[in-house]
Order: sequence, then structure tokens, then C-alpha cells
Amino acid sequence: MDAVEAVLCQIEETGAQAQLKLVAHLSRPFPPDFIQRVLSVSDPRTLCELNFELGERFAEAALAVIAHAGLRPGDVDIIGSHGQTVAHLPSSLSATPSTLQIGEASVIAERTGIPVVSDFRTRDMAAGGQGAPLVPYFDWVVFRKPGAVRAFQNIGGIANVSVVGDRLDDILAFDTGPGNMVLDGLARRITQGQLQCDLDGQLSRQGTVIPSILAELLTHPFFALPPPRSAGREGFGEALVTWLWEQPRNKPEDLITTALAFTVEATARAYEAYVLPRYGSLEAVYVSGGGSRNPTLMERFSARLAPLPVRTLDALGFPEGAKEAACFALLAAEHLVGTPTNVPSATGARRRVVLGKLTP
Ligand SMILES: Nc1ncnc2c1ncn2[C@@H]1O[C@H](COP(=O)(O)OP(=O)(O)OP(=O)(O)O)[C@@H](O)[C@H]1O
Ligand SMILES: CC(=O)N[C@H]1[C@@H]2OC[C@@H](O2)[C@@H](O)[C@@H]1O[C@H](C)C(=O)O
Repeated sequence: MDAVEAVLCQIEETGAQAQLKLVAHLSRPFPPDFIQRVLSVSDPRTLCELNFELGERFAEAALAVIAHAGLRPGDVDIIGSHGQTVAHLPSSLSATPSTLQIGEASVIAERTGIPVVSDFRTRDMAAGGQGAPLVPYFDWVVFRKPGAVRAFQNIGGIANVSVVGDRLDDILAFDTGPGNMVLDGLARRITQGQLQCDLDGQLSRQGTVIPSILAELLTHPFFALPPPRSAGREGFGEALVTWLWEQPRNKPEDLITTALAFTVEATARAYEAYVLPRYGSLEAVYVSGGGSRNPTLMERFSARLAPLPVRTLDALGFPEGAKEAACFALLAAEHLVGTPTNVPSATGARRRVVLGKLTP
């Protein structure tokens, strides 16, 4: 931990015949404050174990879906694994833009015998981008319709939109803001852990919106950022849920109804600010992600965007819940042939780059 040793070697031949010549060597010390920061990472053991545990879970899921299709691992060329985002810090949140997805690809490759492409976001970020959203390339390849402009709205933990016309370099895509993250946190608190989310919209349907809290939520600094922009748990996670929960004298059902209105309003305002001024009108908005399974959310989002048609992605014959995983299957396949799959107009990267890392 004191320094980084850098060597340049010339290596001829391979295996037992390999011959290594040391060409140069430098030792570059770390500054003391950097060493202190590395030493102070608060819970490296949990992070280390979770990386491998997630790898096991992802491997089991991959083997299960292959079996479900009536295939064997040997029939599959490549696995694309997005991983679990544990931190996402674009330039708006950190002087060291960075992002971390875990779920060890070596474990997946070892358990399945299939090569894995993983860690898709880092190269885009290294090229000056946000590292997100990455789904626009997939939306354009799979769902574009000649002559039409379609919006693809994901409502996951975070919500993001891709607006797709004929040309890849003309895509507008960005994170609109909160999806289900705030709702999930409140649902857990309201039901003392009985429900992990606002299941089927049953909690948010019972309350009324608290206008003063909604107005305060909409002053969140994320909304002042123009696209390209991306969000995460850092802005819309537990800290925000705690703030909401601690607002005095409110009924729990009114708080969750207000949180749902927050997602609806933040998303609709993103269309009004950036999408509609640029495109005029859209063929339709196709919604995917868990939020599309919340009827209260879908009703209020459709009503807010009317007369724009709002449908679930299933209307195009593609199951909405499968979209993000399918996206990373496509990005993994394109990694193998060297196709750049980030969309600089969406992420803000300086250039198009090949995404992902290959674990053979
Ligand atoms: N039946 C349902 N009723 C209400 N909410 C639901 C329902 N099913 C799923 N959800 C919500 O959807 C969320 C998961 O959505 P999804 O799987 O699209 O997100 P993710 O992919 O994990 O997040 P992200 O898209 O931000 O990466 C759950 O946390 C939950 O809040
Ligand atoms: C850092 C990260 O994991 N971001 C996710 C998250 O979930 C939705 C939204 O925020 C989006 O930007 C992204 O996922 C999709 C798949 C994307 O990159 O397009």
C-alpha cells in the first residue's frame, strides 16, 4: 500500500519457454493522505464477500435460464452480466467520476463454463461519460421504427428514458430521476418490512399528495442538471427516504402517495423540458421496469402525459421485465466483435467505445 511498482517487460515465447527481460522499473509512492483513504474503506470485507456471493447468484440464474430454454451451457457463446451497482458517482457528484458494479465474472465463468462480459459502464466513464444510460443502443437496435420517434421509459430503482428515431447519433437519452427507490424505502418502513415495495400500488392508492412536500422534493439539485445526466442511490436512496419519513405530522399513506407523485412529476417534467421541445410529438411512450407493474403509478403517469399514448413495452411484443438483461446480452455479443455500444449523445462520452471486459 505504500507505492505502485511499474515495470515494462519484454516477453518472448510462452509457457516454460517464456523469456522475460526487464526493460524498465519505476516505484511511484502514494501520498500519505491517499494511503489513509485506502486504509479507511469502511467495510471492505462485506464488499469482498458480496462480490463473490452475487457472482454465485448470477451464475445460478444463468444456468437456470439456459435449462429453461432446453439448452445446455455448451450451446451458449457468451454471458453479459451487468452486475449490481453499489455506487454511481458521475461528475456531478464526485471530483473522481466513478461507478462500481459487483458480481464477480470469474465466478460466473467458472460455474457455467461460458465466457462472460461484465463491467460495461467503466469504459464510457473513462472516456468522459456518465457510464449511463447504456440501454439506448439496445432500444435503437431492437425497437426503432422507420420514420417514427418512440420513447422508451424505464421505471426501475431509477427512471430513465431513451428517445429513439432513425439515427443512432441523434438519440436523446438520460436518467429522468427517481423510479421506485423512494417508494420501496417507504413501503418497507410503513409495513415494517412486510412489503419490499408498493406492491400493485396498494399503499400509494390510499393516500393524498402533500403539495408542500412534493414541491420540496422537486427542488432536488438533480433536476437542475441538463442531459447528459445519470442518477443513483446516492441522490434518491435511503437519505431521501429518511428525510421524508421524518417530516412531522403526516400520515404514512400520504407520504408514499407523495413519493409516487414525485416519480410521476419528475418524469413528466423531463419530457416537457427536454423531449417534447426537441421532437414535438412522439408515436408513444413504451414503459418497462418494475414501475410498469404498479397500476397506481401507470394510471397517474398516463394521465399526466395525456394525450401522449403511454403503453407497456409488451405492446411491442417484448416482455418489459426482460429488457435490461437482454440489453446486456446484446452489448456482450457486440463486445466480442469490437462494436462500440455507448451512445455519446446519451452518456456524454467524448467518443464511442467498446464496452465491457471479457473473462474467458
Ligand atoms: N407488482 C409491483 N407493484 C409495485 N411495484 C413493483 C411491482 N413489481 C416490481 N415493482 C417495483 O419495481 C422495482 C424493480 O424494478 P426493476 O427490476 O425494473 O429495477 P432494477 O432493474 O432493479 O433497477 P434499475 O432499472 O434502476 O437498474 C421494485 O423495486 C419495485 O419497487
Ligand atoms: C449506474 C446504474 O446502474 N444505472 C442504472 C440505473 O437504473 C436505471 C438507470 O439508473 C440507468 O441509468 C441504469 O441502467 C440502465 C440499464 C442503463 O444503463 O441504461
